[in-house]
Amino acid sequence: MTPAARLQAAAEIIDRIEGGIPAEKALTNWARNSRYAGSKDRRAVRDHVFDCLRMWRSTAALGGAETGRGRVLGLLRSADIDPDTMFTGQGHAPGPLSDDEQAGGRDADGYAAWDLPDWLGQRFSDGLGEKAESTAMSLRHRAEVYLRVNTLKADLATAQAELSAEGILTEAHALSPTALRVTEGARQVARSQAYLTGLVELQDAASQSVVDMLPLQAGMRVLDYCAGGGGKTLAMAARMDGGPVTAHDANVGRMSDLPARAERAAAKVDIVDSPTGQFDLVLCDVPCSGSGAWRRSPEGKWRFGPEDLEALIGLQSEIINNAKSLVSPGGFLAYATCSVLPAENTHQSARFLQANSGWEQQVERQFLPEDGGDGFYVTFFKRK
Ligand SMILES: C[S@@+](CC[C@H](N)C(=O)[O-])C[C@H]1O[C@@H](n2cnc3c(N)ncnc32)[C@H](O)[C@@H]1O
Repeated sequence: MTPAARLQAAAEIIDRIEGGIPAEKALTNWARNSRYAGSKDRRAVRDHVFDCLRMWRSTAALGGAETGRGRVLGLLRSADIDPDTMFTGQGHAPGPLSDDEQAGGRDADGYAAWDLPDWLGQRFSDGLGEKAESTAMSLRHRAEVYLRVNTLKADLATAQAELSAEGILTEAHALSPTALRVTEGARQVARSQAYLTGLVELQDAASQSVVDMLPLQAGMRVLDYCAGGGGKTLAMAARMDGGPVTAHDANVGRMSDLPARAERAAAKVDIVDSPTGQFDLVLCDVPCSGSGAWRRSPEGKWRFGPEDLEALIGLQSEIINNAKSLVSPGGFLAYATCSVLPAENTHQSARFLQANSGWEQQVERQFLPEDGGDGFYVTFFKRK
């Protein structure tokens, strides 16, 4: 496919997403019906679609229309690429620009320039103050790829050397002593020996830093109450000489890959349906808006509504209240989100402390995307 044909494909897929089809499904359907598209074409089309999702409002403003065609036109203009070089109408390229399209298009203003829906722009402004604009603006760009060096199997230098021998270049990152930022060869990671033999895991740098901040030691009884795919379970086990860490999730299916991942990482993980007894540390990495990770999942910005936020806030409170009874006296209850919204973060902590006098807050940190990793929040409380 030519670069222009890829843009036309992206425009058609965006129209389907606009019509309500989830982005991943729209991309899969297109790939299935476009056997002529090779892997490079599929990647390029996907990148165009995700770039437009990250900059949904500003590309529409620059392109002069809330359509796939308008948004890819806006995308070109935002990158200072002359649209006439792509909108040629030749082969499978988009048709030439009309006079209106040539003359149309403007810079976005207000929260459209932040590429947020108005209600979220207001939440960012109210909750993040002077950091609101820079946080919103950093969510308009692609995320970096980070690896966590599995210290059960390798140190940083060894992992870097093994990766480099496979064409994957990395550099250490300030957010965590185990974090490597991939500077070249990111697409090869999942097929590399370093990954397949458990030397490294794919994990955001701020997510690693969240685990670094927890008061973990080998021999502690630790429960990951919302383990999901187990990214933090494995990172916690690595900090505890291999574990064991107990893993639980209300949706057991989310943990289906965890036994194989744990084996690869040389970590001990006990998966339980319903945790009982007492633990020295319980981590609640709760379901959230995902607003800190909207660079990776930009569709969330546009599909997420105020009623979803209210429902999540209720669920987060319920989870932390259920989990607290599993913490032994003197133990720790940790709470984390990948959100930048105070309603899911500091407000939840304050509410917990107000309702539970037997707990003392020890640490609290909000990571923002401009720190390099995803936006994350972490706090923990010690049971008096
Ligand atoms: C943010 S994800 C966890 C990500 C995971 N900790 C990681 O680092 O890969 C939140 C998880 O909470 C789970 N969850 C939702 N409701 C829950 C509940 N009431 N109790 C426990 N887990 C729940 C979801 O199934 C989801 O897997």
